[in-house]
Amino acid sequence: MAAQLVREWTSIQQFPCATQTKLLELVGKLKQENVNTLTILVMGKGGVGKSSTVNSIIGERVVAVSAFQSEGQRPVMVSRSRAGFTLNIIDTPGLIEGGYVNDQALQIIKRFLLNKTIDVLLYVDRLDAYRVDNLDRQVIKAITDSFGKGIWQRSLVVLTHAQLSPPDGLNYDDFFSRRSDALLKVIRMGARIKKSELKDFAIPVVLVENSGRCNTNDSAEKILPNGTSWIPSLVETITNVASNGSKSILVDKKLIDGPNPNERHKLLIPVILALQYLFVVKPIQRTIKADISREMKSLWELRDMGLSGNRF
Ligand SMILES: Nc1nc2c(ncn2[C@@H]2O[C@H](COP(=O)(O)OP(=O)(O)OP(=O)(O)O)[C@@H](O)[C@H]2O)c(=O)[nH]1
Repeated sequence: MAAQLVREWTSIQQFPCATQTKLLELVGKLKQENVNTLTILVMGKGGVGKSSTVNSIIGERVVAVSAFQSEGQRPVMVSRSRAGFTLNIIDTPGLIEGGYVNDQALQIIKRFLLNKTIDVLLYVDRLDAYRVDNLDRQVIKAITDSFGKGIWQRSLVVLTHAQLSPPDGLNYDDFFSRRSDALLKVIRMGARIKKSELKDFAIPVVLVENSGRCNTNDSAEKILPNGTSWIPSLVETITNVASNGSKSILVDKKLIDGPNPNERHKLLIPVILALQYLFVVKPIQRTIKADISREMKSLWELRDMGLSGNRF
C-alpha cells in the first residue's frame, strides 16, 4: 500500500482563536489517553454535505464540493498532523444511485479501507429533510452488513443545514428532536439493534452548518441557532465516541471478502445441528428402538432375560 501523505495541520490556524484553543485542547485530551491517531469515516447518501463537513473540520477546502450529485467519485483520505497527533478523514461517495444502494460504490469503499482501522463513523444526513424512508434503512443496512453492527457503537449522526427555519412555525428544538428521533429509529431498524442493546448503542446526533453564511459569535466562531459554536462541539463528540470503550473496526481481508460479519455465527448452525443429531436425536432414537423391541418380546422371553422384575 502506498504511504499516505500526512501534512502538517496548518489550516487549523484558519479557525478563530477560540475554536483553535478548543480543538487543541481536545487533541491534547486524546493524546493523554494515548490516542495518537484518529481515523474518521464519513458516509451517507449523496449530496447531504459529507465533503463540506470534511472541509469544515480540516479548516480548508481539501475535497471537492458539488451542488449536484457527483458521479463515479472515489473515496478520499485526508491526513493532517499536529503536535504528534494524526487526524485521518475519509470522505466517501454517496451510497444511493437510481433509488438503490450502489453496491459497486460500497465495494470500492470497502477495498479502499482495506487494512485501515475506523475509529469513528460520521453518518451524515440533512436536518432539513422531512421524513425517513426505506432508502435510509437500506443505506444503514448496507453499512451494517459491510462493517458489522459494532460500527454503530463508534458512530455519530451529523445533521447538516442546521441553520434552517423549521416549517409551519414549528419550534427549532422540537423539529430537531423529531428529525433525530426518526433517523435514530431507522438506524436501529437497519442495524437490527435490539431494545436490550440500546444502552450500548447510544448514538449522539450533532448539528452542523457548513454554509459560508453560517452565523458567528463575538469571537467569530460559526454558531448554531442556539449559540453553540459547532466545530468544537462536533470534534468533542467525535473524541467522546472515540473514547467510549467500544472497539474500533479493523477492515481486514476477512471483513471485505468474508460473509456478512453479522451472520458469521450462522456458519456454526450446521455444526450445532450435527452435534444435536449425534448427541440428542441418535440416543433418543436408540432408546425408542430398544423400547419397541422390548415391548415386542413375549413375556416369557423377558422373563428369561431377567427384565420382567418380580411381577411375572
Ligand atoms: N446551506 C448549507 N448547504 C450545505 C451544507 N452542507 C453542504 N451544503 C451544500 O450541499 C451541496 C452538497 O454538498 P457536498 O458536501 O458536496 O455533499 P456530499 O454529501 O459530499 O455529496 P456527494 O459527494 O455527491 O455524495 C453543496 O452545494 C454544499 O454547498 C450546510 O450545512 N448548509
